[in-house]
Amino acid sequence: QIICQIWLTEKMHRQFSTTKSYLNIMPAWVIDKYGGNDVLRFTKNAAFPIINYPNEVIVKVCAAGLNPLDVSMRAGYGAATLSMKRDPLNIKQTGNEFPLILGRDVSGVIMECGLDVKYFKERDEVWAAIPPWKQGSLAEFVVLSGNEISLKPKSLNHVEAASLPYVANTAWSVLVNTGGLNKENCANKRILILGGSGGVGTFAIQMLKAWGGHVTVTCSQNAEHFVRDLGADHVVDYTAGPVEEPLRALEKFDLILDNIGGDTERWALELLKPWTGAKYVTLVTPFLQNTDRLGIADGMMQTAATMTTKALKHLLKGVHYRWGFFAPSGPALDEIREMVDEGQIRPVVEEIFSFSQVPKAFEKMERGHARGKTVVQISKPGDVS
Ligand SMILES: NC(=O)C1=CN([C@@H]2O[C@H](COP(=O)(O)OP(=O)(O)OC[C@H]3O[C@@H](n4cnc5c(N)ncnc54)[C@H](OP(=O)(O)O)[C@@H]3O)[C@@H](O)[C@H]2O)C=CC1
Repeated sequence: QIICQIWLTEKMHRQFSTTKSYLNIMPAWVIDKYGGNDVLRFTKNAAFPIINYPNEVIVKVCAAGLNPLDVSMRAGYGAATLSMKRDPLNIKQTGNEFPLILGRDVSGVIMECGLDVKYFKERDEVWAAIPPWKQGSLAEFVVLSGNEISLKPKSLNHVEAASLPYVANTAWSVLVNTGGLNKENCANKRILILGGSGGVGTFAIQMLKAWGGHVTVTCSQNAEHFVRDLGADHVVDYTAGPVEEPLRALEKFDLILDNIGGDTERWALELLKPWTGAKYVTLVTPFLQNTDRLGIADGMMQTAATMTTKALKHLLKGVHYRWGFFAPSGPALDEIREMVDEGQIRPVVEEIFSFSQVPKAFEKMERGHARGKTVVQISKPGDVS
């Protein structure tokens, strides 16, 4: 069976890849079970990624950005859905996701292209956000599809570039695809970002300001200068008392982006302008918890029922209630690259770790209160052979 598998793997590689030779193993941080930081394991023998489809590329990772999702995934969040995505027929049964490589952001250099890859070539410097069901970027190489990658902004180095794709694709998905905002219609719209000092918030503030929106942000008092510096027009300190009180005193909003969840839904929707098409989009949804708890089928049914009930309830009050999700997209990153290279959006890197310090990077992430992104430097572009 093993010989057969190796033969098939080699055959697929030859069929879909433009190059003839590849390595078998690579260094990576993996987990073999879910848990705390102690489950992170460094290995020099992780399986080298393989081009399985002709539209895929292999990227040598120069830098990998971390997100709260990595900490949650390390502990098993989303395991049911994500392992099903990796193995739809569940051939290998539960646990097929191990050894699992975390890390959703990558900036690096293309080493190999599948035969159908048209817009990229070997040695192109690219950035991308990696879907959670794929192996991540805390490794020397990662495989991605051509529609998930984009040419890296010229004005950024790899560490800076690796701080953006996941939060950029998330903010784009929730504000543009779900929220309906874009550079043509955003001018003078009033937007409230609940939780503006973290990764998604710091990106969303800059994008909305570049499009002429008026942005109000909630964050702790010691982040006020930080978010104002990124362009926030109005800042409300959520640690100074019930945050809804100062917010109620403000003019109502066209869109609210909720990065916090919890009880915000009890009071935040009343801050929207009713009967004007105003939207509340929350990134904190029970979708993956439901599938982890109830299994895929029941979890999805429960999720659909909850979402429909809430959407209808708020629609009757004249506002739109939506759930927002990260969506990997190379074309969205192409548009964001232009904004970055024009100086409208800058990366906010809070701390850089070396490849040997990955557990330390996770500890930092777990402390929360982010003021930008945590990035792991994996290799230098000059290391590409
Ligand atoms: N559904 C999806 O597909 C996705 C969901 N997410 C979720 O979105 C959320 C935001 O992600 P991200 O920006 O990367 O997270 P971060 O951890 O980078 O940022 C969260 C920020 O919120 C601030 N904060 C915490 N509590 C409050 C509060 N009550 N009011 C206002 N601010 C608060 C924290 O700073 P401080 O308290 O110091 O001010 C912190 O800076 C996370 O919950 C994440 O899991 C993210 C991406 C995709």
